[in-house]
Amino acid sequence: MTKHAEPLTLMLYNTMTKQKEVFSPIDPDNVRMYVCGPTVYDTAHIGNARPVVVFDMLFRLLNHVYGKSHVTYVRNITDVDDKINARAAERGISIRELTDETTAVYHADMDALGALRPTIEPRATEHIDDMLAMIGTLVEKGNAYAAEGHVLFAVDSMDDYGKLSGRSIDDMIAGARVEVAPYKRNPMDFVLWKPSKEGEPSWPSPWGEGRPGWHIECSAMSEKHLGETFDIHGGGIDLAFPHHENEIAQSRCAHGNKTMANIWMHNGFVQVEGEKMSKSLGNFTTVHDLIDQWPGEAIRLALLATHYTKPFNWTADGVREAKKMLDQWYALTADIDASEPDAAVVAALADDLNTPKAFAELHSLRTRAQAGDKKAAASLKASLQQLMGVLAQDPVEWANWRAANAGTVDYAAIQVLIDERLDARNNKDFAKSDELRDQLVALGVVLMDSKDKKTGLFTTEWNMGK
Ligand SMILES: Nc1ncnc2c1ncn2[C@@H]1O[C@H](COP(=O)(O)OP(=O)(O)OP(=O)(O)O)[C@@H](O)[C@H]1O
Ligand SMILES: [Zn+2]
Repeated sequence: MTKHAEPLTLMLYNTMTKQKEVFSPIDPDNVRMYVCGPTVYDTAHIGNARPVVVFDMLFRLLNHVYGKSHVTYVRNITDVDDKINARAAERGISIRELTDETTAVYHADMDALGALRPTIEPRATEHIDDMLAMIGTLVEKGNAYAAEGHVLFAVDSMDDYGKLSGRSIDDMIAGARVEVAPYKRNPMDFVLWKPSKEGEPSWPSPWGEGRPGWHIECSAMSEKHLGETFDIHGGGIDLAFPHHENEIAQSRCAHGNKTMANIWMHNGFVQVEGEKMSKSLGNFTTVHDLIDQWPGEAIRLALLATHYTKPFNWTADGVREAKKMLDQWYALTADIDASEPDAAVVAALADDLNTPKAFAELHSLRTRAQAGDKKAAASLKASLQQLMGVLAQDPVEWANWRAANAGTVDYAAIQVLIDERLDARNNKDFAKSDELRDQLVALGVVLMDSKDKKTGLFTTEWNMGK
């Protein structure tokens, strides 16, 4: 048991009740969170990365408060979808090849942003039986009906359908682009199961060969891995309606209970010139391209600079600013051992993940560290690790990256490497000092070493060798 000593009140904004609430887990020994994962047909854009980074921060905070072994984070992979079928056909590869390749790139990209892998990452196609069982229960209970090879959820069978988005069924019909189909009893009824077209993946079912609808995936997989009622359900705000509304309808009706998840959390959009970044609009920047140009942690910081519920515009200036901040923080903490995250930083995060406030606290720690306060520097480093993850523990790697990518000579970055090497030499860690020397030489740095006669310590002068 590595639980946090002092109790920390965690406040989270709940889309369901439209207010901030005290987070009180059903079982503090197993805090359970489900976040809707990617549909794996194409590389993730920076908008898709926002929920990953935001809920990673929450995952880290929950780990900090309840202990690592007491938090279960499930994020699914949607590997059955029309867009997947179309893309695989277009590229002339199998669906499994496409989904495996996309998942591997997704993992690498999200790792580069410092996001921890979820505890469990279920694939939809590996849970077809669970979905069929749930659909069967819904049909039995009168919440779903079969029609022309489809199984549909009957929204009229549920008293409070629409509670999450706060809309009545009539409002929804008026506002939504619903697929009108002759076999639907109510235009808002949605698909749980449907026939597959020629060449598409299909599975046998009591209602004919076919495949599941999107919403039933998350209901089945969350039940399987987290139980009928769990603590937190998250995703982008575009998922609140209809996806999450429909997840709630399916799960609650199948389980005959009042609550699927206690807290529903949604991140705002990453936008480009006021519009949602999306694959269909073509206004996107992929994480894969960005990590060629910027260190992952600068991208992560740029994403976290705005409170997660707010929309924000993605700009190169934002990442540039983030990188500058990290430069300063890393330079100050390079030689310092991390202590405990600063209480004010943790308190800001515990207040509905108030990252702008947390960053303001980091700035004030920086000011104190610059004035020579070693305790502030140690706490700054630990706070950065809490926010940024493992990447932030490696200023050498950071300095290397900066030096290699600066285009012009980045003297501050080289100085960090020089200082690391001197430390290594003076501590007789010659393997490390030789490695750093090789890196510096590769960057075109000329080193002139000498020994201070008084102190017996190595010193170095250097230039770019012209
Ligand atoms: N512009 C955006 N800003 C923030 N979150 C987003 C944005 N676009 C998608 N998301 C979120 O990304 C996650 C992964 O979704 P998914 O892989 O299904 O992408 P998508 O919705 O198909 O993307 P797109 O809208 O570009 O097609 C979801 O939680 C979704 O809400
Ligand atoms: Zn989902």
